[in-house]
Amino acid sequence: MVLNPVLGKLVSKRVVLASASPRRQEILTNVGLRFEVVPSWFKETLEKSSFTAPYEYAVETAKQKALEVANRMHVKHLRTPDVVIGADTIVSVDEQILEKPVDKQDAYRMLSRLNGKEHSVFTGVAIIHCHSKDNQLEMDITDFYEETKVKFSELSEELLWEYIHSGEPMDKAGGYGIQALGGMLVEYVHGDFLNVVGFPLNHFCKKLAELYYPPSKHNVQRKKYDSIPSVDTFENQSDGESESSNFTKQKGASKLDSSGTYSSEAVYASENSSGVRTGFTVPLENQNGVSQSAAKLPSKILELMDGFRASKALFVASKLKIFDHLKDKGPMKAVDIANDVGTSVCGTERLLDACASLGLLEKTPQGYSNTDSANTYLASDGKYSLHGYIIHSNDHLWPLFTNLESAVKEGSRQNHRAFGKKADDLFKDYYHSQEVKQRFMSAMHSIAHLTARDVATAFDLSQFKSACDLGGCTGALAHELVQVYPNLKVTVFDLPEVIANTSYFQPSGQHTAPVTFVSGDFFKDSLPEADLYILSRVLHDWPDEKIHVLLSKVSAVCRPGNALLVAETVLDEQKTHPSVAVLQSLSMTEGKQRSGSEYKQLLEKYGFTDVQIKITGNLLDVVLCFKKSLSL
Ligand SMILES: Cc1cn([C@H]2C[C@H](O)[C@@H](COP(=O)(O)OP(=O)(O)OP(=O)(O)O)O2)c(=O)[nH]c1=O
Repeated sequence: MVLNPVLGKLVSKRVVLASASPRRQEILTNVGLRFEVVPSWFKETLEKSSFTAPYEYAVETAKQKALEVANRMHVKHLRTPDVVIGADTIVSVDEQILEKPVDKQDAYRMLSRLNGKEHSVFTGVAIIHCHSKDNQLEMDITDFYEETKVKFSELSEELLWEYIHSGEPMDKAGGYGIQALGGMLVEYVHGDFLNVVGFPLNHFCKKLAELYYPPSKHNVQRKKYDSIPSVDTFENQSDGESESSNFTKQKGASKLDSSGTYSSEAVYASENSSGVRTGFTVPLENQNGVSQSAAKLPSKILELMDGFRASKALFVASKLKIFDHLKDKGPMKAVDIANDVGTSVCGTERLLDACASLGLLEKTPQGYSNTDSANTYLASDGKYSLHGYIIHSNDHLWPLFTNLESAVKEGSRQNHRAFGKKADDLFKDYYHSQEVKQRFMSAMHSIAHLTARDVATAFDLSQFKSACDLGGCTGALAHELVQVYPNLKVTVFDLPEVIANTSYFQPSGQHTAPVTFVSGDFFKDSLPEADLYILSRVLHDWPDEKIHVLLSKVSAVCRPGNALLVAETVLDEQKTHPSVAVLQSLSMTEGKQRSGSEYKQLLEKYGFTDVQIKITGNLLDVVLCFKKSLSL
């Protein structure tokens, strides 16, 4: 990977991120940087009017944040870090600087100013290299800023308030988070997206390149790094490493490493774009200063090897409702969470740290708190909560997947091994056990909610007056459809046992027109009349014989010119992507995932024509087709 050489320079250093921002932590963790997080105590109170340009304010604040941490660590903790990174993100509109809103009214004031306009997001970054000489802290500061232009659409008051009530604006500059719900407000972004989220990664890497790979004496033209040097560039430059591993004085950064710290160089191998293996060198030393060589980490494979631990940590934290506790009461100490949920303190602390390392929680001196994603997707009460699906994954899918080896050998689902029951008996649980039924419905509800907007808007469905969502379960998609198409009436058709339990999932706790619920079995009973039939996450579950029964019925009841909408994850033609669907196949249901051409073929077989496929980029893609008119 081309960027490794730059970040590799930090491998043997104690790097500290002087920021509590979970976004910054995530951005840097994602590129494999190892660092400690020590949030800065610097209060963001610099006098704004004393700066001639908004970015100067951001740069100075970033610098002060980093300086405060470097000093504190040196004096209080006697642990001088090698590198401290500070950052500050501000939004600037009409020459005004907007930071984080103090309350909802403030958020409203900010968002109203941004409404319908273009504004700039500036992130100032300070990189401080520290060393201790005679117990005195010496520091070399490098700073820079990045600007990204963002334009908001014209937004209604109602939408702004709905967004503010989501809670998302409160810890974000300008009162919005482009990476989550706030993304819906944005018409365009010009520049580095990550800069808006809080850290201009690309510029940061270029800065490191400037610092660690200054232009060689023989090639002064390469003074300015407009791009991050390629592997080859590094290889060339590392030739002169013995002299250039010391920092050369340049604007904002002065000579740092007078001792020539590196004791050895590990040879990394990578492939260039033509598939030829090239080497580049990254100096490394172990704790004793003894030479060591390092092989390139197969990070993807290591991640897969550990994936089960990460999944299980997420499942257990969800099961213990830790994200709910923290949403209501965070930040909380491990001991208090353990008391509340009735678990051991040491076990809980390990679980919380694991969740923090996975980016699900934030850890500060005050305790643990949810990240934005955890609040939105992991707490059980949010509109987009995945809690139900996570519990289903833990209680149902996990036991099945622990028997994957037998499943592959025998080519069949492993219910008997996982649950001591045959598939049919297990299915009866969905009818008879309230707990299992509720869990399954919650799981379906989670996914339906998350995908509903993309499914509803993949095609313009405004021509239809009525729709019937076959197997529509809790009605999550139906409710989204009537929101998007106010003239549409939607019937949710599902088994009586399902319909009897839907009230819990309704937006206002009850069924709301124009969504109606009708009970029946789509294999046996007659289907309600509609202009548009919907099969969302149904076809992949059933064997061909059942699909034949179902599609024959839909085709028979569908009038010429009326339509069928299928929502499924559509595989590529090789059937190896997206992996979420390919992995789902390993559950060994009797059904299967299909490619676009397979769906087309299947639907045409049952008299549908004009098959159009929309890959949404969400979990579900959408296939729309029309019943052939008689003359065709
Ligand atoms: C505009 C915008 C800002 N932000 C965030 C990035 C920053 O975390 C935050 C701006 O506040 P900052 O003061 O820059 O950072 P912080 O308070 O989160 O963390 P610290 O001071 O400890 O470094 O706004 C988003 O996450 N998304 C966005 O779209």
